[in-house]
Amino acid sequence: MTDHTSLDREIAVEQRQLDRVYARLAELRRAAARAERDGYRLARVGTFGALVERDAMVFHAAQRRHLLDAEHEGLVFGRLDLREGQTLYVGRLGVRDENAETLVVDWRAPAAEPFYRATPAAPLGVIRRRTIQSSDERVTRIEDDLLDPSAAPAEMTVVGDGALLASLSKATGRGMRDIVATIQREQDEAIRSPGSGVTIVSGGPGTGKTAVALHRAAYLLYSDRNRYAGGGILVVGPSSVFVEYVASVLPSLGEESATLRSLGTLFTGLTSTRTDPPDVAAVKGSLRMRRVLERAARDAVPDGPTELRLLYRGELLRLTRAELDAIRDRALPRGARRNEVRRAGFDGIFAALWAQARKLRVGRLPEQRAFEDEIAERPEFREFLKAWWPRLHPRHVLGWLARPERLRGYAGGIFSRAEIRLLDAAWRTLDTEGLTIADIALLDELDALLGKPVQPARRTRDPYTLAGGVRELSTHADRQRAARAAARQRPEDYREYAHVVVDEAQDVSPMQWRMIGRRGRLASWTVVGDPAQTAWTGDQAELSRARDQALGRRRQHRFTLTTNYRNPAEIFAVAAAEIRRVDPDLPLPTAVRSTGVEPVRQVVPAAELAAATVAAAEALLAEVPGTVGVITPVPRRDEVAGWLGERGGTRLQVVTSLQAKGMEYDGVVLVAPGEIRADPGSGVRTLYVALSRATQRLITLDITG
Ligand SMILES: Nc1ncnc2c1ncn2[C@@H]1O[C@H](COP(=O)(O)OP(=O)(O)OP(=O)(O)O)[C@@H](O)[C@H]1O
Repeated sequence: MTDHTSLDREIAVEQRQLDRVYARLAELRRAAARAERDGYRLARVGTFGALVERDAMVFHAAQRRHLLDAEHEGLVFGRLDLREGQTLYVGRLGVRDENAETLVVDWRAPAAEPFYRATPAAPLGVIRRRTIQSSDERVTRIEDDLLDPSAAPAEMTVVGDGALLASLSKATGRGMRDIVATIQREQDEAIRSPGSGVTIVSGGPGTGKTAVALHRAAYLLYSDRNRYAGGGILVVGPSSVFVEYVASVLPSLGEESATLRSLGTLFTGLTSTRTDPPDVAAVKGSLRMRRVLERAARDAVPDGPTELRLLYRGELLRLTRAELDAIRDRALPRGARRNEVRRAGFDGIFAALWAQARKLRVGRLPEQRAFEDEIAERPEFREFLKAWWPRLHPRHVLGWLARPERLRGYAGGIFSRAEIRLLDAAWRTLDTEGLTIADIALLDELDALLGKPVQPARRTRDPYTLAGGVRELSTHADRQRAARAAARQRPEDYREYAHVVVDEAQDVSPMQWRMIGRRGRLASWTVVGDPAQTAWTGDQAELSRARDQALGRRRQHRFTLTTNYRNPAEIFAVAAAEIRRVDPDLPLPTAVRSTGVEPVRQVVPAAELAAATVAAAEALLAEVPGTVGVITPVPRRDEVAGWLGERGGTRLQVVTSLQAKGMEYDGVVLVAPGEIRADPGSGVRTLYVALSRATQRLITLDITG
């Protein structure tokens, strides 16, 4: 315990340091604004060199100003008192004074490492670690850890009960918060693991895997900005709800260079948030699907022309369906991409017609080239070619699989009858209900199989273009437009990501690993997940194979996190009992916090479930200051959302047990847990996820009988 005077004194000490830092920041901001203005003035000089210099200057000054603004709040959050008598402040970015002396060290710099790694057993030269909380340039709270008492000078004061527990008891907002001030040693090791190869982080619920993955992305961008900002970092999460939840962490760390995508939005231009039941997802996600899609991608277009009839100089030229199929097969050797070899298909038609015309001894037959030009001019012939070998979008071909007879043809001998029935039932509603998340990976596969349509080369005429493609005249606006266009094109260039982060990796299916793998061929990886939380019920060996293939032979660095920072011990005990049903020996993390409040379990008749859900949600909204999550079995989501209406506003969210992956709420109402558990494949594991989402309170509502 600390008395008030010494606490006030210590806060005043830190306030003086904060004042110095913010005064310096204001100076830097003014300097950046000045540089921006000077940059614009350079424009008047008018030479090309001056223009380039101006653009660079303005860009860097604006970027610097933006960063200073973004990192303003909570800029300084740590202080280390070292054995050699030195004091070091740690913050969201590095700041030096006018004599280039360090005022604040960036949290990602090597000098800041002891802030996260020092422990009483291995103090790393640190006597006292202090965590500083501030709001609006005022110090609000300090928490100390005395790591090396024997080296502490007599006058050193130690205040607070430790920063971690103070931070964990704070209410949860709509989004995940950054944990930069309280990263723990085992987490820090994973965050700063080498940028090359594959970093694999595992650990039970609430151990900070997502937080680690996001802070690692920020760390990599700091440690080698050229490499990672140039190629880009892709962060993949399970659902849109989740991506929304974590989206603010990277900007809060000053990083906007990473691309965040859910599995339902990885294929550019399409979005899905619908989930399939686990048994359907297992079939759609199986590697065998690849062969089914290969067959489809080679097949004739449904309702396309079944023969070609052409009257030429009084003779009927005719290609039958079998002949057309043979031409298509020849033009499409294994591995060829259908959209890219259209020309070869057309050449096959011309050649067959020419051979027939010669065979029929058509009168006054011109040269072959003239013959081809002549029939190519005919509108009906051009219509035929377009209908016979159209440019295909993956969505067209997926639509073919929704036709039962086609599906049976493609999947026969690859999937069992029962599996085909599952697919058939799922895809019957494709047009009315839309794509599911699992379908997106199939579209991406089809995209790789079909290739991009080859567009006829079209020249854009630009009167200012000189030899070598250099423009004679280039304005600032031109260059800005070009830079914006390049930024927009980044997702198209998906094979060039420099680093790929996969969160909730245990739920990525084999087909989804292929989709992500295509984006990380040149990348290093961070893969985080918890096998015990998986909803995947398909073939495990297939899953490992697909994952190994995506990750390649890169060196692997493994880390395991062992502390649950989210759940109070009372709530995690309920979740632990659930997973022990299927995995009695599973090592589980330790929950560090206790609230003294036991979770509530209610059993109600089905007819009273609606009223009980509303009452439970209202009770939690009154009891916790932050968010309340109502978690339901998948088929009940909309019904339950209807019961709750607008209650709680943005503080309340209704999600399915699958959307609850990775999410966190202060209070959780879990509706009909028995129905979630009842799924024979992954029910218990999904329930384990749902039971481990709450930071303060949990109410479960079972149905009688
Ligand atoms: N070092 C830390 N300091 C403060 N809070 C932390 C720390 N590590 C994790 N947390 C908090 O613990 C909670 C759980 O973290 P996170 O969601 O990253 O865990 P997870 O391992 O991804 O969980 P799950 O597997 O259950 O989805 C978050 O609120 C996070 O902010």
